[in-house]
Amino acid sequence: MNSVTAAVLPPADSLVRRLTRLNLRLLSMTMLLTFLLLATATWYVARERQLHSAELSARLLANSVSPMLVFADRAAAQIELEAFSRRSDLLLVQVRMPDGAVFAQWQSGPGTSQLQLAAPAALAQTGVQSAASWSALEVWAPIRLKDELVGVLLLRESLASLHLSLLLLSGVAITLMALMILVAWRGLVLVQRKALRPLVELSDLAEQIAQQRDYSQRATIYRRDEVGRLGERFNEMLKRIEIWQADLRLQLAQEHEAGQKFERLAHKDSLTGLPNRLFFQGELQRHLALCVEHGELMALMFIDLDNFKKVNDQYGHDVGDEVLCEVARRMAAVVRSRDVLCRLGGDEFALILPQLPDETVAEQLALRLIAAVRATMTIGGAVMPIGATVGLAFAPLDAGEATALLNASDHAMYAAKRAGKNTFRRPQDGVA
Ligand SMILES: Nc1nc2c(ncn2[C@@H]2O[C@H](COP(=O)(O)OP(=O)(O)OP(=O)(O)O)[C@@H](O)[C@H]2O)c(=O)[nH]1
Repeated sequence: MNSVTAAVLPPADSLVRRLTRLNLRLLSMTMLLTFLLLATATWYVARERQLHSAELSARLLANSVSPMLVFADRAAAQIELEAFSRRSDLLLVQVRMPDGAVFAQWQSGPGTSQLQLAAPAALAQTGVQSAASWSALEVWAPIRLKDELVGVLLLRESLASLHLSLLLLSGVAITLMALMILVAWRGLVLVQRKALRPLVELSDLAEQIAQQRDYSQRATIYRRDEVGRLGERFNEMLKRIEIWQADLRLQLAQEHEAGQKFERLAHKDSLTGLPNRLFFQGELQRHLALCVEHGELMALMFIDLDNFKKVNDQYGHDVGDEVLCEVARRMAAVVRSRDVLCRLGGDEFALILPQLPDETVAEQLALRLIAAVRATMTIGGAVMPIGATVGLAFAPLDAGEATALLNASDHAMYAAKRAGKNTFRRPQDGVA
């Protein structure tokens, strides 16, 4: 049993990469949202603090300039405003008389604010009033002397410094976020590769098995979690497939063996054990083809037993069978190892003699065969009156084709019968 434990390199579109991408996207969005919320809150709080500070300054300045307003000392008021203008982000500071006329003012540049320039109507009753926009804030403070309204102070401040600080802070935060995402990316790849390793291995193993068709492999189980259980089920499935495969192989082998056995039986004569007529026909075709191909001489003997019917009639069928077996043994002992001896049926036999150096070899073999069959055969105490008559035909001399060669040897055998049995004849002998 093999198991896959080797480190697996993730493919281009791997689960690890996809999960890392998704996690990073989620992390980036969360960080960005958090940053935006924090930046908005910080901006709002900082603006409120600046507004509060501006209100406080406006009150103090209103107190300082009230005597100057009462005594119409514009120069002193101007100096006071100049001194106050050192406050950063100040855009405009104005001292107005109750009728709205400007008594003294300091302005950092041309007025750009869209904020109101007319004093709020109920300023005398409400005290300090303020307003803020995206870029600036404005504070109105009543100037009193012993509870009598003698003027109004307007103070306008820019939010540029606040925005600049916020911009710097954002820059630092975004840089830090980018660094954190980079670190998180490396970390996520490592963690997810480790966490998904069993799943990735399982996928690789399935791929390997699909390619190699080797069901003996098994997945390594690391933990008993969902993936571990998946691996266990996968292993069980592999085990079952392996068993089915082994059963199938066994069945195929048995069927193959049975087929071969059947084929052997189909080609064998059950009584004598010699090849039968079916086998003979195939072999004759094959040897004739070889004979033509190599330009060799071959012969076919058609052998018919003499007086076999008499044996059957006189001693019974079983004795006849014994005679057939003994004849088969005797003839098999005489023929050459490359010759093919077959029983065609009844008391008929055929002998294929391939690769003959000359015709004499076959003729001598026919005589030896006849002599072997004719030799005294005693069965059950009785001498069998058995003999053999042979028809001998040559290829390509007498015929070059199977049926013609068989007919030629058959006719020659009948010629030998007519000539008195226990002998052989060739086709031309029959014609004569
Ligand atoms: N015992 C036995 N007899 C068989 C078998 N097959 C056929 N026979 C018999 O074999 C005999 C063959 O007859 P023939 O060849 O005409 O008789 P024969 O006496 O040999 O005649 P000749 O060839 O002229 O000598 C028949 O009696 C068949 O019944 C078999 O398998 N076993």
